[in-house]
Amino acid sequence: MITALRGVIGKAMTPLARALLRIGVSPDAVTIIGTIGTIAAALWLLPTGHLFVGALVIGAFALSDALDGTMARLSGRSGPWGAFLDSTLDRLADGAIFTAIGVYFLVQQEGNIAIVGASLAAACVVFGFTVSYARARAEGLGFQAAVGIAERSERLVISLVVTGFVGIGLPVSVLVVVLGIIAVASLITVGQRMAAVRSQAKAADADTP
Ligand SMILES: CCCCCCCC/C=C\CCCCCCCC(=O)OC[C@H](COP(=O)(O)OP(=O)(O)OC[C@H]1O[C@@H](n2ccc(N)nc2=O)[C@H](O)[C@@H]1O)OC(=O)CCCCCCC/C=C\CCCCCCCC
Ligand SMILES: O=P([O-])([O-])O[C@@H]1[C@@H](O)[C@H](O)[C@@H](O)[C@H](O)[C@@H]1O
Ligand SMILES: [Mg+2]
Ligand SMILES: [Mg+2]
Repeated sequence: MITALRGVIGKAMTPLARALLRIGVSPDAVTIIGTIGTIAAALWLLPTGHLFVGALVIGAFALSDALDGTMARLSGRSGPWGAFLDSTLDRLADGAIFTAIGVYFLVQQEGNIAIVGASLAAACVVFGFTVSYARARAEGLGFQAAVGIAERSERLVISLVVTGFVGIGLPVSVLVVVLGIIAVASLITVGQRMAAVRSQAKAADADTP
């Protein structure tokens, strides 16, 4: 759904990507700085309760994940190292964002909402990582698994937009519900990826003489 915006976002990033390449910035530098910025903003701004500013700053840094690939493609430098670096650092950024949301609940909220919010944020970390792992493992085995209702863009955009709105007055219970939905949607995505790989593996078995 949101992942389908990949082409549009890539096009929107093109002028900035060209400008950065022109002044000698490499795609890897953007990947690394974007990840450090995402992690620092998440761990500093969300636990301290700056949800609106935090969502904006994290969102801006997280969008560097679309910029690095655009730069790599424009400069003809796309390759396995870049793909590995990009996906590996994405996991650190994802972990920091949902951990920071969990810490926000523990530090800034009280009672049941603190416990439930932090637990659901932890579930988003674990199930989101499993979504990404399923794709990486599938691709390592020669299958495709880039499917599902809760790919990374969906998980990040929905959680950051709702976090930002809570920062300007939306009840925090809405964020709890949305974290629950992201956790369940991530689990469903794991199932969708397992089904995709199963059918490819069966088809490959059937083709083997
Ligand atoms: C002050 C400014 C504020 C800005 C706020 C932002 C507002 C944003 C508004 C709208 C949101 C837009 C939605 C974004 C949708 C993203 C869809 C998309 O493009 O997804 C794909 C990207 C990129 O993924 P990936 O890394 O897989 O692809 P790449 O293109 O990088 O290609 C990978 C290949 O490239 C090669 N390579 C890569 C790196 C490298 N070093 N070398 C290489 O060779 C290699 O071959 C690789 O295989 O995904 C994303 O961008 C991740 C999602 C980002 C989520 C952004 C979240 C922003 C949304 C909201 C912010 C919160 C707002 C708060 C609102 C408050 C309300 C009151
Ligand atoms: O697998 P997922 O978490 O939905 O989404 C992601 C992929 O769409 C992306 O190409 C890659 O750079 C990420 O690291 C991550 O794997
Ligand atoms: Mg990227
Ligand atoms: Mg990425």
